[in-house]
Amino acid sequence: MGAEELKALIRTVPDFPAPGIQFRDVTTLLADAGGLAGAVDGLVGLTRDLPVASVAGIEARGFIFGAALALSLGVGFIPMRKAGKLPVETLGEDYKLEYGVARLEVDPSVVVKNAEVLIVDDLLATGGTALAATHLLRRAGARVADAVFVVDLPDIGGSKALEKAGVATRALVAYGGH
Ligand SMILES: O=P(O)(O)OC[C@H]1O[C@H](OP(=O)(O)OP(=O)(O)O)[C@H](O)[C@@H]1O
Ligand SMILES: Nc1ncnc2[nH]cnc12
Repeated sequence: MGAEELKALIRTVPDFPAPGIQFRDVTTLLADAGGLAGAVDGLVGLTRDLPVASVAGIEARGFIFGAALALSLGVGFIPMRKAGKLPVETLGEDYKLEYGVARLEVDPSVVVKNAEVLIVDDLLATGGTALAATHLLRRAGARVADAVFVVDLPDIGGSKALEKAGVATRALVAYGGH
């Protein structure tokens, strides 16, 4: 499925969750059988030649695409959770995103040392979320060199910030502007 077809299935909601934010909402893409399959196939196409030992998906929307991608690539899935959800000792990092602050946590015992972990999320804006995931996975001993997204908002700068941190990004669709 091409970028324009995917974009036609992604809803844009102005001023959510804060004034000035153009919220790119994948709810409508997920609810469409062809759109869901097309997005997952697209993510597989972007990543099938990468060395991937595990996929790490970011709560909550990254869980949907990340778990589907992990199944297609034949690897396990590491949940990067929002604060306070994991019942064990975690590694955690606070971060800023386009419209707020949050905290991600990971169970380091499920991260294989020196193995390549691919980060997956629905959307890349400032990169704050994906950078926090990168730091946590590296602190747990993984190698992180690649991240993949359904949507990139390149003018907000996340892809550049990740590149500086040694993480190459790929995405199925991009929206210009803020
Ligand atoms: O590049 P950034 O500026 O960090 O923004 C991207 C993040 O923002 C959204 O998540 P959100 O925290 O809204 O959580 P959700 O998936 O639970 O809705 C999105 O799913 C990414 O995880
Ligand atoms: N503009 C946006 N739309 C949807 N999710 C986002 N996460 C961060 N910025 C976003």
